[in-house]
Amino acid sequence: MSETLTFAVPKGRILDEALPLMAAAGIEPAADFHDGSSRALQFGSNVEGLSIIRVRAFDAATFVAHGAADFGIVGSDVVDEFSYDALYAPVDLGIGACRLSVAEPKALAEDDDPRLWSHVRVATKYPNTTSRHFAARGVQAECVKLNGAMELAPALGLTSRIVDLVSSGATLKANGLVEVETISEVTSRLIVSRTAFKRKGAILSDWISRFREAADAAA
Ligand SMILES: Nc1ncnc2c1ncn2[C@@H]1O[C@H](COP(=O)(O)OP(=O)(O)OP(=O)(O)O)[C@@H](O)[C@H]1O
Ligand SMILES: O=P(O)(O)OC[C@H]1O[C@H](OP(=O)(O)OP(=O)(O)O)[C@H](O)[C@@H]1O
Repeated sequence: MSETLTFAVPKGRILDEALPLMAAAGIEPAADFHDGSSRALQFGSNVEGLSIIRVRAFDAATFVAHGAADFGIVGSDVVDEFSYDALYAPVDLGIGACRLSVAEPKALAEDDDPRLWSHVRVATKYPNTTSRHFAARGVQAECVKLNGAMELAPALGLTSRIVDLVSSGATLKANGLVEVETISEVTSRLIVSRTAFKRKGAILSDWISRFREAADAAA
């Protein structure tokens, strides 16, 4: 009997870029995956025994880290924030490119120098990555956790600064903010559960190779 596998994909903005790459690697979701009116969360695929779950980005990492899903796709922002020993990220898929940056109101940035900070208070979805980044140069970061719309925080007096993902910069601009420091460059990664790899190493190695080839071909 062939082994069963579960593949986790984030339902957000990576998905449009992930689907062609998955197809190039050999995984195509069953038709109901694309049915916007369906409330299903788990789907079949063209690969016998392989099912696909569509969940929030951070939850995809959680399912894989616990071995509830065998492998999947998430941004390196999510991998870094979790820093889970239980998953590894063997392939840079080259999709979902953006950066994690510190931003603040334009007026504040005119007279500000991040190199002089000893303490910083930010609103962010990424408290662990933010604290690690600032601690590396002796700056204490006080993080207020938000799950979205970080750009609102300075205007409403929640925090003076934010740490968030930026790609075009349009969201920052629309909210009167400017980037003052880049924390990391982000792309999406293939992630694999270490516990699943112990049990299903041969088949997962094969999928890792296929995704590596698909990413190289798309680069
Ligand atoms: N502006 C962007 N440009 C490119 N990639 C992005 C951008 N914003 C986010 N990403 C990538 O897409 C991933 C998912 O982001 P998305 O905004 O779709 O999910 P989300 O809405 O944050 O998730 P959730 O449903 O948990 O709130 C991020 O982890 C990141 O790797
Ligand atoms: O530089 P830009 O091209 O404007 O992209 C940046 C925006 O994209 C992401 O949010 P998203 O749209 O995914 O919504 P979210 O706030 O719900 O995460 C991110 O959190 C920024 O708000």
